[in-house]
Amino acid sequence: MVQRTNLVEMSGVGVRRGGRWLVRGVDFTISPGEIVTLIGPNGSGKSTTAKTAIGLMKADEGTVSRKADLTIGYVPQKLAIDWTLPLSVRRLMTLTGNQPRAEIDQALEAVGIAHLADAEVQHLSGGEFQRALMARAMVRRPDLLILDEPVQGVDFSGEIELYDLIKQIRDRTGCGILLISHDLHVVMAETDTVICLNGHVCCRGAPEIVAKSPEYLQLFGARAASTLAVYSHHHDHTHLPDGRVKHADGSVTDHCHPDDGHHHDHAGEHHHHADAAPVAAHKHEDGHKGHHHAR
Ligand SMILES: Nc1ncnc2c1ncn2[C@@H]1O[C@H](COP(=O)(O)OP(=O)(O)OP(=O)(O)O)[C@@H](O)[C@H]1O
Repeated sequence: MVQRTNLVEMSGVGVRRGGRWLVRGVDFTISPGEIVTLIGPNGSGKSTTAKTAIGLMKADEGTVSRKADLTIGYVPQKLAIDWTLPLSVRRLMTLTGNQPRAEIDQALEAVGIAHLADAEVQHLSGGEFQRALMARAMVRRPDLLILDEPVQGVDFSGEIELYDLIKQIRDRTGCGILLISHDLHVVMAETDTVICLNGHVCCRGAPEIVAKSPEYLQLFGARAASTLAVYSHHHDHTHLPDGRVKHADGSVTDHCHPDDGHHHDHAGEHHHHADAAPVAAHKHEDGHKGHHHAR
């Protein structure tokens, strides 16, 4: 196999703030086209690790190297926006740089919300808002896309749609993706490498390896054994954000076909790929997580 240049390499990285180590001994790499998911309890250093990887935070020990001219698209967990002022999606896209209109339209199209270009950000659903943030990151044509808790404020079916979109972005652009998961127990199936943090790297590997690792089980207790699920699904049609349905042959209709196979718009169900390692069934306890735009 051809060795590809890593986008980011972290070796023995430690970050110390306010007299304590937030993370220590973090080693990992992200290569083009790779999907890396960081999981770990609250405060375990996921955001710190991601920010250090892209240079938003400085490491106090160890080394971080990035490919020369690395372009990064960052979808933060929170966005400092004055929610009392009206702000259109198109305007949101230009807050951090003046992109040509055609590029903005193209990016919105790519994430399935072209029809919302002039909508007010305040009125978007959680899933639409995440898509707008993704489009905003994608206009930079990043080599590396960082998504900090991309499915927060999104209900279950929206989560699957977003994971699908993330996979499409990876497949289409070949960018590397660093995903921070809010959910300890679920990672998207296309994840190549899961890194489980708890102030240090507790365990790592392909999702099905991590699910079985003694360190993961120890960190998350016996319950974890039955709950690390890998999102995956066979589907022959996709529900577009505007309510229409796109079929495997590329056609778009207003509704599902009666003989359509698998839907993935049923809240509360996980679907497993026949050929993916079926780690365990996992039921979401909070099918709808509500809408938490950062305010
Ligand atoms: N600049 C800073 N100075 C001091 N402490 C910080 C700083 N940034 C983060 N921390 C602390 O470091 C720890 C790790 O934070 P971090 O945001 O990386 O965790 P996380 O795993 O992303 O958490 P969550 O799941 O809650 O988002 C937390 O205890 C946080 O309060």
